[in-house]
Amino acid sequence: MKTVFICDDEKDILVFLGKLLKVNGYKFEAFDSALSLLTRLEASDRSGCDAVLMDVRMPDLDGIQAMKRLKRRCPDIPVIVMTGHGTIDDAVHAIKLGAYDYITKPFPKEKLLGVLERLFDHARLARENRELREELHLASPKGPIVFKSAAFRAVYDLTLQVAASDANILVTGESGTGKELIATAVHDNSSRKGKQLVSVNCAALSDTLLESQLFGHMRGAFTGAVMSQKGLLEEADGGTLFLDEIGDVSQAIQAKLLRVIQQKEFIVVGSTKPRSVDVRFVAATNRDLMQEVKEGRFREDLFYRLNVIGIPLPPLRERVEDVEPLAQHFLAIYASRMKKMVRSISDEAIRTLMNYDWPGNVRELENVIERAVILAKTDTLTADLLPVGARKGDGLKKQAGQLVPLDEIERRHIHSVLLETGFHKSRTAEILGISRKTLDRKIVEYDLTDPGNT
Ligand SMILES: Nc1ncnc2c1ncn2[C@@H]1O[C@H](COP(=O)(O)OP(=O)(O)OP(=O)(O)O)[C@@H](O)[C@H]1O
Repeated sequence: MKTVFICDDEKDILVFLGKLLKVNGYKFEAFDSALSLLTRLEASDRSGCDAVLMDVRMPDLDGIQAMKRLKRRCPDIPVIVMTGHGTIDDAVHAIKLGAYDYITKPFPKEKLLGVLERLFDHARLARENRELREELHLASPKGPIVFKSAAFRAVYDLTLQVAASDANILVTGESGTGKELIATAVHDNSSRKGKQLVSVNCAALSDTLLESQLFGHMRGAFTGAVMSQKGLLEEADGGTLFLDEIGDVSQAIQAKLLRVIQQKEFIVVGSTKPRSVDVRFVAATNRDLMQEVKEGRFREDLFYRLNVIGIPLPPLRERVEDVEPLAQHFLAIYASRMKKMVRSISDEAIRTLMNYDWPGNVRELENVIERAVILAKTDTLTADLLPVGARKGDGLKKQAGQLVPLDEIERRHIHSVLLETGFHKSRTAEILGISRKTLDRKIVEYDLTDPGNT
């Protein structure tokens, strides 16, 4: 049975919601202030709470501030905020800070029950998918590749052409441009498609963990290795191994990868006997790998072995024609996933989307559309549903017209999203459509400090 924590300073509402939840098979705990809710949640992880239903306007600490604290402490607990009539800004702000949805008071009870049902369905599906993916080490299932621009048409044609060969491929491009999608297309259109496409994000793992994930380890190879484990290379035997963020791999692992590519064999950690393997490598990076080679951080021999064919992906701002079809594509996906009847995007919203620079590329566009679908109350996505980031597009373009350097635009944008999220880094990275590691690098590079920590 799911437990919902309700937080509202009006006692009548707490009583009403409590009864409604109980009758409909939920457990609940009631809190008449945000502080008492936070104290309860901060006392122990999650505290048995599956979702929070929170009022925005409360005297001691308002729901938005409370959300910020709650998301820092328990980012996984979904929050539905209850706003008063005509306070759409509160709702948008809350969604941007990570609220799952909002509901405007007064609301019919079916409405609230519907939102809760969707939330728990959504959470269950997401968890099941994640567990399944983790278990199988498989790349995420990818949908169709959507584009209209000539620039991306050239990329797509090249992808199909090289997929048929068995050459190793290096996909380059900014974060969120679709490198993983292209890697999947290479595998799906190759003679290896009957075997597995195994994906590994090299930046997400420490050196030792990456090594044991890639090559596997024998029982007793290191402290904690209680059982032998097959590596991803063996999982991908006969298929394709996608090495995402290859630019982040250490020199030691670079040497080991080179050996696999050259000799088609590798040594399991803790073993001495080489094993042979037949794998096609597709690597991806958002770094300038040639530059990394020049500066001595990436082995030149490995670079040429991986980059037999290079597929460079253009950033979204250089293929504006793709924005509308991509937005329509994500609208269809999220409307169906959330069971909402949102079918179209207004002309003004399309103009706003096309005017924006998309530093987080297609992933950022996807996030923006997902949020707009959550917020939509009619069958059309309108410009006011687009988060501030997207509306800032006009401003950013004008500044660019006045010859503001691109990195300054990026710095300002990252800073504004950091401020919006209260310097919540995971959330910021998600909104910007970049990895947490990339965000950390940019924070140092642009010297963006958290005013709350100074
Ligand atoms: N042309 C496209 N058509 C449809 N969906 C796309 C397209 N390009 C990107 N996407 C979607 O955008 C999201 C980001 O794409 P992807 O993960 O492939 O980017 P990436 O370049 O590998 O990012 P990163 O460098 O951060 O790992 C994914 O959900 C992907 O399915």
